[in-house]
Amino acid sequence: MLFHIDIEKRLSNQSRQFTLQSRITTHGERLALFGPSGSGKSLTLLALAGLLRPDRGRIAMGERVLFDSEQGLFVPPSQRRVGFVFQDYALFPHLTVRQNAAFGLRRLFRRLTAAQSKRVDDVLELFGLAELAGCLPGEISGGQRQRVALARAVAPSPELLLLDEPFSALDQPLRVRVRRETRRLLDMLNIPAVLVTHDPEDVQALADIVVVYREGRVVRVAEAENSGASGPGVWLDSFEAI
Ligand SMILES: Nc1ncnc2c1ncn2[C@@H]1O[C@H](COP(=O)(O)OP(=O)(O)OP(=O)(O)O)[C@@H](O)[C@H]1O
Repeated sequence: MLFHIDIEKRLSNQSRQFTLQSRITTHGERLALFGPSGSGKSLTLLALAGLLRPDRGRIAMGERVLFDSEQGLFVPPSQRRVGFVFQDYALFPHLTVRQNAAFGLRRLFRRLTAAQSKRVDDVLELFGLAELAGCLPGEISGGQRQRVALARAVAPSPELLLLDEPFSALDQPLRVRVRRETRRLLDMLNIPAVLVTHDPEDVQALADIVVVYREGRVVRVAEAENSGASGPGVWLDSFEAI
């Protein structure tokens, strides 16, 4: 898919000003937005989801234009068909695994249709969560919670998956396992994804394109070389050299 992102957003709070200038034009199926804390990765993800409206620019995914300031076009978040996995998973603690997974399919005060209900069951099965369907998030492990967050994001069949630091809540051994598992699930689902991370291992394991951020700007777009022994290669060197 062709990602075309060319946006600008000025933000200010009491202490400082920040300008995001995100420019990416690339073919790819899985993009990793990589860079240090505060460099603009998450803001870019929010703009893709429609949760942050840029001051100017354009966002297009393949044929779909999601934002174009010149044409006054802004597709609202609810119509973007985007699944979002947040850093801390943001699961609803009082809802079961199944209710969490079904959340994006529900309409206010309406029951799930038979087809929606089957979709939830299929997704739970696919993610190895069927046996935990009746548990609350507080009763399952961190890795399982990550899977529930992923299941909730993909249940409504999104056209794009956004993942913000999806493993940062996990300790190191679990992170390695869950990363591998996520890779397998993404391969199976075949949905384009954009991942925010500051861990080079995430880039290598999950992305085909890496977008390197620095102080609100994109400083490099490169192939992630996730295909084996070649290592992180030129993009990591370029990042460390800056
Ligand atoms: N509403 C706001 N007003 C002012 N500045 C903001 C606002 N929201 C975010 N920022 C600033 O924008 C910068 C980029 O934030 P962003 O969340 O995109 O960083 P990031 O690269 O995702 O970092 P991290 O890896 O820590 O999540 C930060 O310096 C942040 O302080």
